[in-house]
Parts: sequence; structure tokens; C-alpha cells
Amino acid sequence: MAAPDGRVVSRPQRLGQGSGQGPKGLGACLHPLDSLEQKETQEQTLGQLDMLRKAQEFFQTCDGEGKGFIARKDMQRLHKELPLSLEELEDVFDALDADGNGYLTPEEFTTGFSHFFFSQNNPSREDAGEQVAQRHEEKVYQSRGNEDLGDMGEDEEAQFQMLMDRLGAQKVLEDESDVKQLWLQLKKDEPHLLSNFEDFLTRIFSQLQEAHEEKNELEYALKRKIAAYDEEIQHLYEEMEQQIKSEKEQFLLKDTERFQARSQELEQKLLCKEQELEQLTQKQKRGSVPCDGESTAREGRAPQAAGFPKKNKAAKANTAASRASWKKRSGSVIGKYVDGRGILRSQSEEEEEVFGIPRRSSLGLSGYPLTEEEPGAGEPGPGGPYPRPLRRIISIEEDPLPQLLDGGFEQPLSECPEEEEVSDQGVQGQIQEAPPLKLTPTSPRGQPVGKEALCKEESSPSAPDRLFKIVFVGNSAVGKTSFLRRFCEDRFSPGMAATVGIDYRVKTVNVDDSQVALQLWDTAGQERYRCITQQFFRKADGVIVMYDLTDKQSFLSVRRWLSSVEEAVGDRVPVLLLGNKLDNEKEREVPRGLGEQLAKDNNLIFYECSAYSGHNTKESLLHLARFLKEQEDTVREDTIQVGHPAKKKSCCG
Ligand SMILES: Nc1nc2c(ncn2[C@@H]2O[C@H](COP(=O)(O)OP(=O)(O)OP(=O)(O)O)[C@@H](O)[C@H]2O)c(=O)[nH]1
Ligand SMILES: [Ca+2]
Ligand SMILES: [Mg+2]
Repeated sequence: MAAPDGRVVSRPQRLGQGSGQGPKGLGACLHPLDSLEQKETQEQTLGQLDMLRKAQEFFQTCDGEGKGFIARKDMQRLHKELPLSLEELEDVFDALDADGNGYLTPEEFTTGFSHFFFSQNNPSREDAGEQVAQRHEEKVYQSRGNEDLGDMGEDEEAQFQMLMDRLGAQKVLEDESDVKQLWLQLKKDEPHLLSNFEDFLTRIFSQLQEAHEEKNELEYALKRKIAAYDEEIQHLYEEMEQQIKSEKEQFLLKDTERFQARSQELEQKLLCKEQELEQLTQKQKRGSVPCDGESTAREGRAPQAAGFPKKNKAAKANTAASRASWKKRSGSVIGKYVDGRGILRSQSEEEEEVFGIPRRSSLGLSGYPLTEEEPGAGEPGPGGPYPRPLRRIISIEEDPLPQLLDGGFEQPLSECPEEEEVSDQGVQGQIQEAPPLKLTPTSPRGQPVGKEALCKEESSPSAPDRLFKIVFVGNSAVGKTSFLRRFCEDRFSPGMAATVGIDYRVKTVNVDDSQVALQLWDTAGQERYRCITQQFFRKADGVIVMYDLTDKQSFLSVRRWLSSVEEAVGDRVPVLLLGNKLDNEKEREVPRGLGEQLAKDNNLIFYECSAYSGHNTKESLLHLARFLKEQEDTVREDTIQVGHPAKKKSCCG
């Protein structure tokens, strides 16, 4: 505040919000020694301090309430302090409001004020008001100078344009008309304000210019930021994709591992099931082998377990007779042989005596020895050489196998509806049709198991006279299941699934007017089921070994199959050797002669067949069925007339 003698007296400094860079206290005393030098500096500082103090004074005049900033209307309070009209104070306010937010902070006020009201010379010496007046003097003079220019008059437009160019208005002002109007107005009415107005315009335009530049800078920075963000997002996206991909791979890997573990587990389970089955059959064997060798004749009680019916009274009598005669019968389930002298001996003893060969010999699986001197023994029929008959008691006993199946394996019991007529054109020689046994079923289950499954009118009038168990073995995919399907259902379905464990079918065929039920055990060729398959040999009356004549390996495995049959049942059962897939001649790998030779060496019935075309499927099985039936007839005759010499017969017609 200017004191009456013009000395500048500072108002007590009011600290608080918006405290700007207030002048430091002047109370600090200076050291006498360097007072001269500092006097100089002090004078300078004092000048500046005065200036600032003035600014502060004005600020506090406006900010009477001490709110720390000045609003537009507060500026009017300077009307008394400064020779400025209200409009001019408004302009000054706008010029000082650097950030244009409608309020003046102490900084904005102090900084702008010292520019606006204190000229460049040292404000300390002159009173602010005088100073401001002087400035006005200058300004007015200056604008008057312009006025002079204006007076020259006709080129006001050019003058205004020159001013605009000087101020660089083009860059920041779209429409100069308002400014031009105001300028002309001022020029006319208040020429002394013209310089202020020009100053004001200068500041405004430079601030607009700055703002414009700042805006451009901000825009540029924004663009760069957006580009950086886009890049970042792109990068994140790729990273995420990568992550998803690796997650997927990991998941798949885990899945495969889980699957493998699961299948191993299942394999384990299967193996222990197989072991259980083995123990069961062992137990069964121990449990079922009769201690006094007591067993029932084939034409006697059929296995209850398989659900086969008990025979009627006549058959019972027959059974009793045959049972009586077999009282002495010892041993296991299947077949002992009664030799010519009626002495019950085991097949292998027979074998040793006749051939002295402890291993497989021409006595062979069919249970008939091969001797050259026999008439007609040389010509190999489709079933192989003519053997000399040995008696064979084919016994049947409570057969747990279907039970086992019921327990262990769910086997479809497929019974074939039609009766198989004996068509022996495919088989050597004629077969005498023995009169079928008169058997009337005593129970509704008059037929072999599964037969009742068919609707009544299909079931054949007579129950089977015979029941033979035939086990079917061979490498996987040689065509066992397809063969049996062809034989039972007379159809071929390609792309069969590999058999698991054991499959089981019953087919009744008519052999020489007898109803012969064939229990066909279809085994799985895959290695892992080998131990299950072995179990079923024991109970077999006959065995079929199949190979694929288009697959040499499967033929080479035949010997192995033959030896596992021998291990299980010795040479006591007839074996039919089948070379399958004859329809695939062009892919043949096993010449027919090799099959014939092998059959001859091991005294097997031999056929080449095709499950696909059906060629030799019936003939081969009927041959085996007839062979088994005749064997049984022979044994039966011998048993009834004990000691009679064996009747000559050939297995292959
Ligand atoms: N060309 C031809 N293909 C056959 C014949 N018999 C079977 N096949 C095919 O050989 C493949 C195996 O047949 P399967 O009957 O399943 O063989 P399998 O011996 O039962 O096999 P496992 O059950 O694993 O022991 C299937 O694709 C049959 O279509 C045949 O006579 N000719
Ligand atoms: Ca402001
Ligand atoms: Mg199969």
C-alpha cells in the first residue's frame, strides 16, 4: 500500500492457502563488513521485493475474505487502487488467468501482475500507481502514435491487418471480425486504451499460441500413447494365444497319459480276471473230477449247466446201462480209449505202444493211428489220411464252462434256427444215416440252450442226440469269428471286432439223421487271452485250428496251437485244420500243399475255406461233426459189446 509520503509500506504478510512466493522477511540483519557490496544486492532485491509486495497487496485487496484466490468480481476492488475501468480490470483478469479456469491463484496474479503493471524499469523507486500511470502515459502515447498512423486513416484495415500479422493472429483466430470491431471501437472511443488492448491481444494470442502448441503436443503424445497401447495389447494378445495353446497341449498330454494309465489299469484288471478264471477252472477241475471216475455217457445226461434237458426214461435206461458199463471208467473229462482188447487205456499210452513216439505222432489228434498197410489209408481225402479206428469213450460231465461264461463272460448264446442237412458232396464217401435216437424233450427246454430263445414254430421236433464241444483257435484276425458267423447265421460281416476272451455259439446240425448239437467256443486269437483259451481245450471234444492262407505267420503259429492243444488234452481229440480266406487267392502266402502236408504229419482233418464266400465252411464242420459222432458210435458199440473188435471206419469218408 503506498504511504502518503510515497514510501512503500508492506502490509503484514498473510500466509494461508495459495501462499505464493511471498517476499522473505527483511528482518535478517546483514554483517557490517560486507554491507557495501550487499547493499547493492539488497537494493536490487528490495526493488523486486517491493514489486512483489505490491502485487501481494493488490492480491490481498481483492481477496478480502482470504480464500486464497481471486474470482473475476474480486478484481473490481482494485478499481480504487488502480486507474483502470471495470472493463479494463476484467481484461486484466482474463490476461492474468493463465489456465483460464476463472480464478486467479496468487502465482498467476503475482507473475502476471508484475508483467502487466510494473514496467521493466525498477519499480522500487516509483510508486506502483505512478508507475502504472506512467505506463499508461507511454501506452497512450504509443497508441496515440498509432493514432497518428490511424489518422493517416484510410488504411485502418491495413493497420489492423498489420497488427494481426504482428500478433500472429491467423494461427489462432478463425474470425477476426469481433476483435477488429473492438479495436476500431477502442481506437475511436478510448484510443488511450488501444495499447493496453494490443498488449492484451498480444498476451492472449501468445497464450492461445502456446495452448495451441500444447494441444498439438498433447495430441501427438496421445497418438504415441495409443500406438504404444495398441502394440502392448497386440503383444498381450499374442502372449495369451501362446498361453492358451500351451495349456491345450498340456491338457491333451495329461489326457493321453490318463488314457494310457486307464487302459493299463484295465489290462491289469483283465489279467487278474484271467487268473481268477484259471483258479476257478483249476478248482472246478479238482472239484469236478469224480473220485471213482464216475462219469456219464454222452448219450446220457447232457450238461445241466448248459441248460441242456435231461433225456427221457428210455434215454435214462440207456444211460444207466452205459453208465454201469463205465463204472470203471476213470480219469478226466474227455475221452479215454478202449483198445481192441477192451482194455481202457489212455491215449498217450496207446500212442507210445503203437508208435513209441512220446510226442505227437500219426496217432494224432483225431485219435486214430495212421498205418500205411491199411487199404485206402494212403489217399489223402480233404480231411486227411484214413486212420485205423481206436475206441474213444467220449464222456461228458457237468460242464461248468457255460456257468463260467455266465459268470466271467457274457456270451451271446446264438442258436441257429435251421437244421443243417448233411450235404456231403463236399466230403469224401457216403455216410450211413443211423436212425436218430428217439428222444422227446422232458422239459420245455427240449432243445439245446438258446434254441428256446427262438419262437416256438422254429424249434426242431427232436432234441439233439449228441452234444460236442468244439474249441476254435488260431491267430488273431485269421477269421474264426467270421467263419462261425458264416456257419451259424450264413452271413459275413467285414470289419469284425476282435473277440475278447471267449465267444460261445451253439449250432445243431443233422448228421446221418441224428441231431448233433455243436457247442462252438470261439476264442480270442490275441496273445493276451492265450491263458484263457488254454482252459477251454480241456473240455473239448474236438478242436479247430485256423490259419489265414494269406498270412504266412498265422500258418507258422499252427504248430504252437497244436502243441498247446496237446498239452491240454494230449492227442485225444480230433483236430480240424482250416486254411481260411481262400477267396483271397491273389494274396495267398501259404500253398495248399503245405497245409495238406502239415495235416498229414499230424493226422488232422484239413480244408481250405472262406468265411467270406462260405466255401467249405459247412462241409468242414460237418466232416468234424460226423467224425465225432462216428467215434462215439464206435465207442458205444464197443462199450455195449465189450471186447468186440473195433469196426473199421474212416474219418474222412
Ligand atoms: N477276404 C476274407 N476276409 C476274411 C475272411 N474271414 C475273415 N475275414 C476278415 O478278417 C478279419 C478278421 O476276422 P475275424 O473273424 O474277426 O478274425 P478272428 O480270428 O475272429 O480274430 P480274433 O477274434 O482277434 O481272434 C475281418 O476283417 C474279417 O472281415 C475270409 O474268408 N476272406
Ligand atoms: Ca487461474
Ligand atoms: Mg474273433
